[in-house]
Amino acid sequence: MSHELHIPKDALITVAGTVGVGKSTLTTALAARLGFRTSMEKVDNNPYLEKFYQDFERWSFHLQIYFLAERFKEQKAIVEAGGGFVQDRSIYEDTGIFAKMHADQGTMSKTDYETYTSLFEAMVMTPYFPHPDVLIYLEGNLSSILNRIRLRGREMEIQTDVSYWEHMHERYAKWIEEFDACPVLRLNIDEYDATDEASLDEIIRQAAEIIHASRAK
Ligand SMILES: Nc1ncnc2c1ncn2[C@@H]1O[C@H](COP(=O)(O)OP(=O)(O)O)[C@@H](O)[C@H]1O
Ligand SMILES: Nc1ncnc2c1ncn2[C@H]1C[C@H](O)[C@@H](COP(=O)(O)O)O1
Repeated sequence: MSHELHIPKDALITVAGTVGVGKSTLTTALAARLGFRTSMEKVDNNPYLEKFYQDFERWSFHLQIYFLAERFKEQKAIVEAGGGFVQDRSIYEDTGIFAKMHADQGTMSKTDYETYTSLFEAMVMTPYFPHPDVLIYLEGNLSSILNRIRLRGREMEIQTDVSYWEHMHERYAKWIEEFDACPVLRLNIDEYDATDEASLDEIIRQAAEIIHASRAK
């Protein structure tokens, strides 16, 4: 399949979904298949992430500011390169899932949450934040996702109470129902294989259809 013909060269595809669902894996595979660049969420050099998992209340604001700065730099690089990227996680999830979840459960103070959201809004209202052409939303049952978190083996995530992942999984399901910032392609993790070219081509075909329909408007 000559997929290059179907997805515009300047497109931005974002892969979204809860922790461990398979975003990084699919991002890497799709980008390789399309000849696109990747914008990966970096975990290893994050100076707050481990501390955050040990003490949400103490570190949630610092971590959100750190992620916002990182995503803004990535976004700037994507725009300056003229697109052609698959992005691992959207900025919409930082505010719509993580920051909100910690504010609602009291592990981010109301003042910190307001400061964060006002900075977020000021930053996204710049030319560096065009919406993605399509957001690929990955979903699956919680037990498969928990297995993947265990298999991946990040100690800080494995040590975290399962209720955290349950709660996040529920929030994601509600969030995607209301999400309307850009077109969405929903994929169930049991229905594709990121190591199989035909499976990737089918995802690319569906994404291309969505992008063309939305650009034709
Ligand atoms: N389609 C898949 N089938 C089986 N395991 C997968 C699949 N996609 C990802 N994984 C595994 O699940 C774990 C989490 O995947 P990852 O892509 O890192 O998730 P995320 O980026 O959403 O946190 C990794 O160990 C990865 O190898
Ligand atoms: N905005 C965020 N707030 C809190 N934690 C976050 C945020 N974005 C990512 N994370 C965490 C969740 C995982 O432990 C790692 C990487 O996420 P993954 O879904 O595995 O790519 O960072």
